[in-house]
Amino acid sequence: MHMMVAAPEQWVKPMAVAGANQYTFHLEATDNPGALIKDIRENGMKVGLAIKPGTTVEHLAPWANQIDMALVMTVEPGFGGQKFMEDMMPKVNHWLRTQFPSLDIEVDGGVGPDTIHKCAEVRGCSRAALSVTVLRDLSTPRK
Ligand SMILES: O=C(CO)[C@@H](O)[C@H](O)COP(=O)(O)O
Repeated sequence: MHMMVAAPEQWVKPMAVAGANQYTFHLEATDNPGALIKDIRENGMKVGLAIKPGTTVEHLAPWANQIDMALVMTVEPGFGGQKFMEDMMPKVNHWLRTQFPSLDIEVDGGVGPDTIHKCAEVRGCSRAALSVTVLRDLSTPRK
């Protein structure tokens, strides 16, 4: 589950009870990432940590050895259909991939037929795959 929410602490237990096996929260949404990571683990879920485009990857680094997945936002959180921010890719291949080669990395936002190759190209030489999430609001018809 990618929880793009304020106060992510309050949804850990409900998501675990609902059957989620991974809980991804936004670094910017909590004052205590360490406590939240611990709580997610204690509730039996893997941990994903997301950062917004304006958040440098150095802010994520202190937590990288405690999480299962890093999610680099390639649009501003808020709505679908935004332009893929290619300038976020160095966070993936020049930084996270080299510093934490076994970390699962996802990107979110603006990924589609015209941009997915840009994600694939930054796989680098590590043993971990770059995961690409293409999230769609199914209630909103798209052209
Ligand atoms: O929620 C967000 C951004 O706020 C993303 O998860 C979008 O939903 C991605 O949508 P597309 O860019 O793929 O249309």
